[in-house]
Amino acid sequence: MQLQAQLRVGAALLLGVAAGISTYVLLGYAQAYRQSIRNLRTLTSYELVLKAGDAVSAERAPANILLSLDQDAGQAYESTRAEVAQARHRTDLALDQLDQLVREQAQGSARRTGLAQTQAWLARGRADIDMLAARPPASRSPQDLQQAIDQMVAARVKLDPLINDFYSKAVKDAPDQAGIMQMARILSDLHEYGGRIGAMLVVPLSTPQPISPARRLVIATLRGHIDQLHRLMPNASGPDDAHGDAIDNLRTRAERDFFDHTLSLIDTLVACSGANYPMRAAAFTNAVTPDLMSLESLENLFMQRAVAEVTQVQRDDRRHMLLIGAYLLTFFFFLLAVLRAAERLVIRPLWLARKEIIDLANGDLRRSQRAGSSAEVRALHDAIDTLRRQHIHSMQLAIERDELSKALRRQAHTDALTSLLNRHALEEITGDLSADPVRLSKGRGLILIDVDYFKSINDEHGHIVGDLVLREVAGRIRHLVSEPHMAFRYGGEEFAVLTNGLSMDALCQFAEAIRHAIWCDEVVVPGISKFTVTASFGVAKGNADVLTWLDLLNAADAALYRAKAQGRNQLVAAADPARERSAS
Ligand SMILES: Nc1nc2c(ncn2[C@@H]2O[C@H](COP(=O)(O)OP(=O)(O)OP(=O)(O)O)[C@@H](O)[C@H]2O)c(=O)[nH]1
Repeated sequence: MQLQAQLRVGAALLLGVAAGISTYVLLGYAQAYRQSIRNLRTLTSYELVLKAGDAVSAERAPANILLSLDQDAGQAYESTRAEVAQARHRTDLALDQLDQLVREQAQGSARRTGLAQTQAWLARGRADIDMLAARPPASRSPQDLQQAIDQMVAARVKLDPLINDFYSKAVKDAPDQAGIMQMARILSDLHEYGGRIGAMLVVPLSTPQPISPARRLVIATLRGHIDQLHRLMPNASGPDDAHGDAIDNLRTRAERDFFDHTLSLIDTLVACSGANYPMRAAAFTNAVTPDLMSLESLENLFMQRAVAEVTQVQRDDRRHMLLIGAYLLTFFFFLLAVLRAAERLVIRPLWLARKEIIDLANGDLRRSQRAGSSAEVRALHDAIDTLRRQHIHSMQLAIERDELSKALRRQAHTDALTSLLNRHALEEITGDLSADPVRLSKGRGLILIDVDYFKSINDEHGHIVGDLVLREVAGRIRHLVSEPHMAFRYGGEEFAVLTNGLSMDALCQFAEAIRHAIWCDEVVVPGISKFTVTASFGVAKGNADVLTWLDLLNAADAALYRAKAQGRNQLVAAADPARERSAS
């Protein structure tokens, strides 16, 4: 597998592993995030039901005051009516929100029944309160007053199952916030139980009249619940944060207001049950309402803390998810960058180096495009340069060897005296005449030339002059012989011209021209003399009788012999007596 593919597979594997681990962690956070969303929804629902309960409880306070006021009270009556209207509006708003929430829930039908009962009791209680408030105080019977108040209490009691239900679900869904929610629940119950005791006292204080034994029992039971809840309240407020400080402050106030002030007041009033109550209903309600509101504020603060905690968890989970996503994305781009760098710094330089080596092997000695600057790649390029230098050196050696070989070959085929091709060169063409005869093409012709009376020249002028004459004769032959014909020094004072493609007539004319060139101009020997040189010619050509080189040579040689015999300085054509003629 190619390095590039290996790198890509490796990167894909790494990315896969990273993606797998990230997905695993991400799924954990996603689950926690979804859970925190559910928790938040649960807490919000629980907060809503507690608010609805508190609103129903709180609505009783202005209503109780209203029942103890005369329409003639003027401003006090009107402002209390306005407070009642405001409290009812708050209750209706809270119950509507709760109703909407319950409708959206799967197990909504049972809860809606409870809610509908609350609303029904509330409607009856409000109607009775409005009816009684419209009468003069003297015509309001204690029974009617108590009934109106009891209906308002009943409306709140009908919410208890719903509150329990939401509380159980909230504790189950968000166990981390169970402590806070329990605290909120305790405070809500304290608020309600305190309010219910107040509801028991309103009529006796308004009338005034003693508290009935049955009501005393109810008050004692509620008082017992309150003490029990007080004991259940944890001492610590939780984490030391802004909420914690506010909770501590508010709790100190609630302890003072509710447990010291309200409960002491209730105990005093219950203890002096009869005509000598130190205060009437309105004063009592006005005295305890702020204390009950402290409990509600504390409860709200606890719920805010629970919501803040879950919101923080949700925010943390989301941040973690984003971080993991960002890490994964960064890792992806990091791998991409590594791959690109590997491609740029290693793979591309390798491919280019490979191409350069192949070009070099194919004889292209140019230095081609290169890439990469790492020490390893530079070392590779140095190695290629070394190879190139070596290659160039080898090629130069080969050229020199070839030239030397050609020179040797040329030397071996050249006659040193005349510079014409020698007999050895001729035999390269004709083959070994002593071996099997080599067939001849009909186009081939041979002119054998023998200088006449050359021995006399040597004898008369010396060998040096003889050599000069041989060079002069060779020069004149060379001057006339050109491609495709070839001139040779056949040996001693003998020359040969090998022709190709000439008819016998043309061959004879060609030989005649050479003979004329040798004979017509005197050979000048500087400083010595000048004299005429002649030569005899034997001419032969391939034909039906002359089939081999040996045949051709023999025929030309025979013709030459005849030319000598017939008086020299003449040309004789072989195997065609009609053509044999003497030079003029
Ligand atoms: N100067 C010189 N003489 C050479 C060379 N090669 C051969 N000879 C001489 O050429 C002469 C040839 O003489 P012959 O064979 O008798 O022929 P010729 O004298 O030319 O007489 P014909 O051929 O019958 O006309 C000899 O004396 C050789 O020594 C050479 O390279 N240089």
